[in-house]
Amino acid sequence: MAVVRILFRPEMICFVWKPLVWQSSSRKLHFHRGFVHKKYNGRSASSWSVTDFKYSVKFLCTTSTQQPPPETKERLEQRFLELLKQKATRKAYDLVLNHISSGHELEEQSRRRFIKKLSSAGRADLGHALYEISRSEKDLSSSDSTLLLSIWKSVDSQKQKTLMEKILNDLEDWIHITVKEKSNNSVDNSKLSIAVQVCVELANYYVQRGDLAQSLTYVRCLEQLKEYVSTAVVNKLLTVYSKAKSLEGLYAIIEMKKRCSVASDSDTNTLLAGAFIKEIHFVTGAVSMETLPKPLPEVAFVGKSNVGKSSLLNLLVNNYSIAYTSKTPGKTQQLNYFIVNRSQEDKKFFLVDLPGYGYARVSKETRDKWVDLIRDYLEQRKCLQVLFHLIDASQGISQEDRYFIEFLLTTHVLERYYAVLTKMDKCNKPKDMVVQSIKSELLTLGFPFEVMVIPTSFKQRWGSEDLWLALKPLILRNSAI
Ligand SMILES: Nc1nc2c(ncn2[C@@H]2O[C@H](COP(=O)(O)OP(=O)(O)OP(=O)(O)O)[C@@H](O)[C@H]2O)c(=O)[nH]1
Ligand SMILES: [Mg+2]
Repeated sequence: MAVVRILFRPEMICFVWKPLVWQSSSRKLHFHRGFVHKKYNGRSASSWSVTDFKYSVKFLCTTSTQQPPPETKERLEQRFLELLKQKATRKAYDLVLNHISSGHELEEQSRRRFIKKLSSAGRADLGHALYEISRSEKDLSSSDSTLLLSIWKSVDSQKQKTLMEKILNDLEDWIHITVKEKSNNSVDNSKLSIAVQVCVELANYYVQRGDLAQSLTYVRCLEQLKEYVSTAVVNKLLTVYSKAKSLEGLYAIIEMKKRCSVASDSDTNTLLAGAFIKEIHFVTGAVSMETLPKPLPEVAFVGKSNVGKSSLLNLLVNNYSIAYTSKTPGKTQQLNYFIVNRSQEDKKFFLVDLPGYGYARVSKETRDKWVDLIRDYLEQRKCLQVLFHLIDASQGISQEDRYFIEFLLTTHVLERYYAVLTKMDKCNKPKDMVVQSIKSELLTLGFPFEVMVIPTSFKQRWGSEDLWLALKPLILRNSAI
């Protein structure tokens, strides 16, 4: 190995052509591409050995002891922008470096602007080199991470792998320190909201490379930063895992969202439906047990007439014309079967929209026929995996609901039972209070365990994520990630 001794005199600067490790008897220094000024290591005269000579120093020069007058901030920025406009990115970078290496201060605002502009001009390497040269020690853990994040976003992952890994290491170290500081309550808010953005980036980076486990470590970090996780962050992550076709990742986000108590919006609903459902089609309207289709894993929506069964099915699949809804009770008159993902053998399943029990604008004879059919269906349909029993939140558990629950308690479908509250938008009590009171009422009605109660609003388009959680075993049954 070639070893070259270089004497670092006070007035000397050099230009490092490629990243470089310089080693003295006591210290190892990593130099990044660019100018190395005598101030770089805070020592004015030292002797260093170049241990890895293949990444060499391109030239050494001696600065004039007579410093040129500093550029004004405006003039420097103007010249920088002109060079960028002429696509002379390298020259623009050298201009700033010359300014720094002549010992002149670079204003923080200009520094940030230069770094961002270089990165967005396709030279994330130059942006990063400038970042490295111009940062101070304390910036390692300060909001400079925003800058690092913006450089990271401009890196060409194909062509600049080494740079990507370098920034990745810095961001990972930074996030672990920040999360630790958070648990010790010694960190400011702005830093935590940047930490959330960094976690999203890192989760995205790893899942795209097929490393789900590593990706999910950053989702878990988010749980530590829960006050800063917004609906937009959750939606971004849903998009990330949906693109990566990672069903487990999607469930990890839904669970994280729940633990962080983040609200949903209509985008959350759309993203979930898009991620879990590739296609949906109407199959048949069955009027008797004999006319039911060949078994597949099945999810049924049951409840009294007009409670919102067909609407909830539409909300779940984010398709507002697939199941017919009406203001008039008694709209759904058959067991309407919809097949989801029919061309994917291991992912297909049925959604079944049942006729309502209780009051409906049809004859008593027809109503009795429906009740018999619903009873037979629940008692006999072995492939039924999830039963959503809908209860109108604005009315609470009605007499018809009680009769239905009495019947249910005699069947074997209890362990597949979920109570779903519809029309929560019409309810003026707090969500948690309504959920809790329905849970207690179901226990008094004879349920042998605490039932999961899912609040929803079709009108406001929210609540589907808890339905998807209930469907998790069905969705993940054979899922290849
Ligand atoms: N405000 C409000 N209205 C809802 C909600 N869900 C459903 N509705 C309305 O309630 C009415 C009945 O909805 P459907 O989905 O047809 O009810 P269903 O249970 O399928 O009714 P049947 O098929 O007749 O048994 C429609 O006018 C819906 O727009 C909700 O969450 N909030
Ligand atoms: Mg209906």
